[in-house]
Amino acid sequence: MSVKPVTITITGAGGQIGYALLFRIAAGELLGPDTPVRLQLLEIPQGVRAAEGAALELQDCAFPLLAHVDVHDDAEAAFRGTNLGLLVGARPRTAGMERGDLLVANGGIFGPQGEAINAGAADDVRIVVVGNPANTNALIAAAHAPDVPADRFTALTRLDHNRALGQLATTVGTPVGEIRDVAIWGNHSATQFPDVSHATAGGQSVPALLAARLGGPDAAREWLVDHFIPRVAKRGAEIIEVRGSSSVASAASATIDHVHDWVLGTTNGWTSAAVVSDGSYDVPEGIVSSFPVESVDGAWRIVPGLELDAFARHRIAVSVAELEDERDAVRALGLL
Ligand SMILES: NC(=O)c1ccc[n+]([C@@H]2O[C@H](COP(=O)([O-])OP(=O)(O)OC[C@H]3O[C@@H](n4cnc5c(N)ncnc54)[C@H](O)[C@@H]3O)[C@@H](O)[C@H]2O)c1
Ligand SMILES: O=C(O)C[C@H](O)C(=O)O
Repeated sequence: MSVKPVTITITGAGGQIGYALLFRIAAGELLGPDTPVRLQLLEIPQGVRAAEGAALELQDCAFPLLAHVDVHDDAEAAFRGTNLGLLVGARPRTAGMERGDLLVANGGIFGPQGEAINAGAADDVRIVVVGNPANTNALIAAAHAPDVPADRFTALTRLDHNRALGQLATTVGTPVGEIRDVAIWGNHSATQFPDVSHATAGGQSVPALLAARLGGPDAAREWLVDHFIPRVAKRGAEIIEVRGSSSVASAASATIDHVHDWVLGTTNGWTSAAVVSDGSYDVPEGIVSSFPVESVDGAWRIVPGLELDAFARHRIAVSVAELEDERDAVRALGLL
């Protein structure tokens, strides 16, 4: 291998999502078929054996792109020299919980990890937080890494974005690959706003296609408000109810999509990611909120200048208010 391997830290590597991620990363699906990877797996002591087992299986796959695997139970060692941090390690919610209920259980994980990233990660480090509540955990990690530019910290809302594509494809009758410019705004929670007002399918306006399919603009609006938005926003709870535990393979797949597009560029219109707000669309600066984004030259850029109607502005404001409440709660807990 002549190309220098990219170092990737995966926290919670012994858990469910970790297991679904590792083999796809080592197979080249994250960074493409020409980029070797070096994996640094982080677990708590109780999870180390599971991560070690995954490392043995990685070796047994003989992936040509896999340069090396290490297992750590120390965050500083796991983030040393890292180019990409996938912060998955955290407790998942169970039936009846909202993701915000995990703030106390999981918030304490992300300050020390932010400090470890600050201390030893590579200059080009990029972070995606998957562990819930993902937006606020990313806020905590970023706050503990003052030497790392804030735009390197993101949280995963690509799963919500992909869920929206899946629901639209079924209703509009267009393959997912032909749907563009859907957006998820706000928190990775039930208050998020999945927005199709600028979306197209096969080059045609999605709101117009929905109106044609469902019997007019009022019926389309009713479907969006009463079915599509809650179905996407509460899909995590639906998965927990049907499957008995929270999403794994779809979450891993969305994590791969997020990092792939961040590093290699978006190609089919926008996507969605939770990034540190620069004040766009009246989202207070510093909040980690989902926006429609494009990846340009390896950096997320919030899509500028979109027109938002009163309904959209209201829905975004509700989700942003929840993010502000979460920020205030972790501040009160001394985590920020
Ligand atoms: N943002 C999203 O779209 C999304 C989607 C699905 C799941 N999630 C979240 O991802 C997280 C992980 O889910 P899972 O199904 O893999 O859970 P899991 O319980 O199977 O695995 C979590 C792993 O994290 C480890 N861990 C705990 N604290 C750690 C720490 N401080 N450092 C390193 N590792 C640590 C645990 O030992 C465990 O092995 C949960 O918080 C879940 O809610 C987010
Ligand atoms: O909903 C959860 O708790 C897990 C995850 O965030 C999801 O959206 O599936």
